Amino acid sequence: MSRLLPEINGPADLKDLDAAGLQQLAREIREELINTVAANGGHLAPNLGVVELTLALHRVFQTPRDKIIWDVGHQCYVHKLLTGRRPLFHTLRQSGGLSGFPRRQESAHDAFGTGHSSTSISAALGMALARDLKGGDHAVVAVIGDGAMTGGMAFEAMNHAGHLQKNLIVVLNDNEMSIAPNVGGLAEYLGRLRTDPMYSRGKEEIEQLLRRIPAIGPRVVKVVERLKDSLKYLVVPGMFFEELGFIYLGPIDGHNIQALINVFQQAAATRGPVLVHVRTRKGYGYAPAEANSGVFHGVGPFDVQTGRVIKKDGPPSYTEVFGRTLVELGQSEPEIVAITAAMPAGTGLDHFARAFPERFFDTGIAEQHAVTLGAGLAAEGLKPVVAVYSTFLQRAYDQVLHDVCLQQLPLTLAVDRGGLVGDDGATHHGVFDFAFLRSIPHMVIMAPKDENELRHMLKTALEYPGPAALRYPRGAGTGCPLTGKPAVLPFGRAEVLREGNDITLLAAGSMVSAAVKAAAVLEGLGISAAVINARFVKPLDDETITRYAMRTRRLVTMEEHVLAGGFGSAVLELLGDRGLRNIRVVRMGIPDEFIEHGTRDRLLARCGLTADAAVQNALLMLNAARRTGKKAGAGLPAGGVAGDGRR
Ligand SMILES: Cc1ncc(C[n+]2csc(CCOP(=O)(O)OP(=O)(O)O)c2C)c(N)n1
Ligand SMILES: CC(=O)[C@@H](O)[C@H](O)COP(=O)(O)O
Ligand SMILES: [Mg+2]
Repeated sequence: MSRLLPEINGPADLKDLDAAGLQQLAREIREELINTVAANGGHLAPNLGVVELTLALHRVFQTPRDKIIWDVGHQCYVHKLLTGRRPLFHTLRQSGGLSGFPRRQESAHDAFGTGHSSTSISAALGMALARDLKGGDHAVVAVIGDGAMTGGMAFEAMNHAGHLQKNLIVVLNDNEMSIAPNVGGLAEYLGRLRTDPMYSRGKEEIEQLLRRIPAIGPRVVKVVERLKDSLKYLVVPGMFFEELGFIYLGPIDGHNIQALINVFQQAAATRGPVLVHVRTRKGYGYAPAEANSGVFHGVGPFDVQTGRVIKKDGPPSYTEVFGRTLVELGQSEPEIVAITAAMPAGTGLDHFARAFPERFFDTGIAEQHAVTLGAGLAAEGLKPVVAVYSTFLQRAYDQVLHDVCLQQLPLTLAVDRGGLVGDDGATHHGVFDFAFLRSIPHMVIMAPKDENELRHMLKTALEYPGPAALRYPRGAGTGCPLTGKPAVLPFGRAEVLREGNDITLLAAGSMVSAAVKAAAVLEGLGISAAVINARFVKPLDDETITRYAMRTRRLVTMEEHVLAGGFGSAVLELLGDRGLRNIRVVRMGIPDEFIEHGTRDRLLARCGLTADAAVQNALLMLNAARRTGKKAGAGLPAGGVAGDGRR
């Protein structure tokens, strides 16, 4: 049988496929997903679960005229395959290739860019309002997972949409999983809708059931008819959604294409907001992903035959060291409690959850709630650690400011994935946290040079009687030995790693190792470079920084963070405040633009965040000094070398 997928150049090509054709296409799509993600890594299990759902959506709705908005967007691969991007699918998440998320710049079929959770219903409602204001009549469909539905924004949008009664379709893709098993009252309610006949049977069906009960049945029906409203509370499936103002359709088998087509046609013909409840299996159609949908949620390259993930040997990640250290500290400190917003494994808190289940809290995808929950725990004398990816902490800015810092509560923020994360790209890089945290009074910010220092910073944060953040990167640590018991570091003090007289390389966190390498290269060129590990981004070590600034007169600041408002900016402010405006400073950091996806090393190189770039910047500064007759290091090579560092 000839292959169908290569013939699908856009959703219109689905129209002529019969049931068997659609089934065949679903099989081919699964093959393509598995082979591509096995090579490139990516979000496999979520996509395998929505193959039939996506086919049915594109069969019923006509994108780009109709709008489909994917929540989080990690499950948009099938949509990409059906909307003209199959020829480029092998470039998925590769530098310069297709993004792993919907992007308006990538295709007219991507109605809204996503990456962070729980935005789809708000965006869809906005589009529905715009449609009505402009006199349009197209459909607007938000596709949201049961995990994303736990996010506050989703509830806010449902509340508003139910009130406005605009034509809007929300497809709830319920696979009983967030990345980990989904948590909370809503998850339990959806579970009841799936399994409890009183919830999942229609009103008429229940009436028929009651009538069949001899003698009392018909009487009960009569009573029930009189108590119509109460009946509604007893038997209307999806009552929660109905009460919010939505018409509830479901639950539907999300792997039955025809059932899905039927329900989407029904939804399209219904006026007002509709919620279609679809049951799917995460990882459907690939046994290893079905068996372990957590691992295959977002997975690196793997072997298709065995499903074995291809792991590079290497040192433990920062995340792993953080998770294990928290358990170590938790043994002797019963006040320590840990909070995650739906990322127990991603943040390394799964270790703590296993060791101290009663002191571990998963809030669902609710970063705002997670931080304020921690504030409440801190207010009552406990030591909460909120472990969160830097990019998702952006969600909880006011909670950090208003609920934690304003009250000077002792809460530790373990800010994971600080810096460039790699393949997930612009939506996920954690490069704004120094800037948004350091402007908040009372906030302490630390960034470890390696995973060993991370352990001591965790202890330091937990002993500090106020809010403290430690920020560390994604991926493997440096492989350094983990020395001694976690101990409190001298507060607000930097670490001088290398003495020098010609120039000072002043680095934060992940950039310290590049600074050390650069200094060694400079030494070979006869240049004496001091290297300082800042340790604290706030408060800065005023004394050490000003001393080295005055000694060498030239500073290079290095950070894996945007230049605007970051560590280098803080150093400039400090020098200005101390009247040291004549110190020459080059700031190395991320330029004022969103950085695309690609490997972390490649992106770092593209942003000029390498030892080589630091060497080049140092040489440029020193050569410029020589040209202008100012004192410079002895024996400098003639001429400058162009660098990427931004001034
Ligand atoms: C604000 C925010 N917090 C956390 C995440 C990380 N995250 C991505 S997908 C996901 C689980 C989503 O579950 P669900 O919506 O049910 O989709 P599924 O993968 O099960 O299809 C989480 C927690 C995120 N993308 N955005
Ligand atoms: C879609 C999403 O937000 C997460 O799945 C994210 O991709 C996880 O990133 P890590 O791989 O860094 O845990
Ligand atoms: Mg889910």
